[in-house]
Amino acid sequence: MWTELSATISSLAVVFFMFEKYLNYFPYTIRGYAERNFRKVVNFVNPYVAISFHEFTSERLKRSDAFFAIQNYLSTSSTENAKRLKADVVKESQSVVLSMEDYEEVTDVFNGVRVWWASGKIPPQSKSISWFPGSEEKRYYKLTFHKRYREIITKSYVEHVLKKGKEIAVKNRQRMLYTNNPSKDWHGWKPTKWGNIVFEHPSTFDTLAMDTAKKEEIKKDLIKFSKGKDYYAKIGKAWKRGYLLYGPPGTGKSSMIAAMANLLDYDVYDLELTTIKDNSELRKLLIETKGKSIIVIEDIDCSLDLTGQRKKRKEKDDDEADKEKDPISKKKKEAEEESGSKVTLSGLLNVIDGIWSACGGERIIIFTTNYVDKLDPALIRRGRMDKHIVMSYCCFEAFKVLAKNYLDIESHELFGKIEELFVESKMSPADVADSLMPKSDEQDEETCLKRLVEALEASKEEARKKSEEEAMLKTKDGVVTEG
Ligand SMILES: Nc1ncnc2c1ncn2[C@@H]1O[C@H](COP(=O)(O)OP(=O)(O)OP(=O)(O)O)[C@@H](O)[C@H]1O
Ligand SMILES: [Mg+2]
Repeated sequence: MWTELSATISSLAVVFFMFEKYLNYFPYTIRGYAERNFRKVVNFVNPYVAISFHEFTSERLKRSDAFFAIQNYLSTSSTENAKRLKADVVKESQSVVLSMEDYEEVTDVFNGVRVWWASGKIPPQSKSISWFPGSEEKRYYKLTFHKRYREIITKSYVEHVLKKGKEIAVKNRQRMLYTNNPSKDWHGWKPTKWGNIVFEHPSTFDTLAMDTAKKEEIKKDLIKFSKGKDYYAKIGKAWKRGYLLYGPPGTGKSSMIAAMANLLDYDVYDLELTTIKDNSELRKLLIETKGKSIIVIEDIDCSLDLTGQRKKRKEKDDDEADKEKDPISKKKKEAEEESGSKVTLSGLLNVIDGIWSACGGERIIIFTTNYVDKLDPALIRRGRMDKHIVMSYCCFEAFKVLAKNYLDIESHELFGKIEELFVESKMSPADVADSLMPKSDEQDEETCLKRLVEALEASKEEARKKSEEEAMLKTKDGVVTEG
């Protein structure tokens, strides 16, 4: 059968090639007629049907899910069949995934029906010479089968391939940490909007030091969200949830994001707004994100001037001097001037809960800030940022988690004193963790706990001095006012 088939295909290919080659020599008037009839004859003689699955959909906005599902599906059958394979290492370098090289062909059998898969790519349309070959290449897979099996292939086989492909993708899935490339680098050789590395942050909810009840509440909230596909569909809401994490530096906001990603097994997209040119580029970035992901904008107050009052503020020249003194305004202004970004508050809001935000499956959006009061209320209203989580200074309960993690102890005679000291001192979990961490093999738990006691006492002393100064200032003000 094979010999017969290849002989037929080769003769057809020769005829087809000759026809295409000499088509231009036909008189213009009969060229279209000749071509149409030739194709009719070819279709009549050729009993095979071909379906192409392209990497990009027609608008080239989004990579096709079907293409990737097929790629995964073929990774299993091609290892047995294909002669040229591409290798990729996944799962912390533990396993290798093989896929078909370009222009390779493999066969597959489904319910006794044989089909052929071929991989190919369409070269760039433009004829101009480019320094970046390959940047416009469009890859595709072509499925060929006998027309007798059209029904079974189009109805059952394609569905089977997509389902299996998705299952394989889940099995091989390695979580990624993405960050957006500056929009000015989106053109050129292999343009990608997101750069990525494997996400390997070790923070979990067990290692996170905070109030236990609050921790449990957040965990339940996240799990409920991740299982809420049907519920969100029922209430007619896009399957997404916004979290606002705020609190002083070193209180565990970034660690919390990593813990969330580890709990839900989601990818993380770290969005840097200052390098995005405008709102439409921001939207393009969002479209390229996948489901099961956390989109993070850290230090939102510093990212851009997102207070929604850009114009009004620019007119207020008399405020300029004050702003120069304010470190946040200064930082914001610098970021804006440096980047020339034109992303606006309304653009960002549109991305968070506009019509586009529902594209691509479940998503968590997280903003972090040290200064929650500086944010525009529109940005953080309920519904956009559904849950506000305050990350505060370390308390005794949080300390116990850190002591267990860092020193492997659950009680010690110094715990009583430490508990008392926590009432009056303000130390971030990052500082407490630093005191608790042994700096050499000689340092035992006692040394570390004593170091913490000293730090707590120093912080308590500092707090006392500060409140005294404030009290003095108040009295002075009172005297001045009265005078
Ligand atoms: N609540 C916490 N539980 C456990 N470790 C913590 C906690 N908070 C801070 N740490 C430790 O301190 C370090 C800094 O914390 P993290 O980066 O999460 O703080 P942050 O709130 O994001 O600070 P910033 O506002 O400066 O970004 C972390 O590497 C972590 O080890
Ligand atoms: Mg942080």
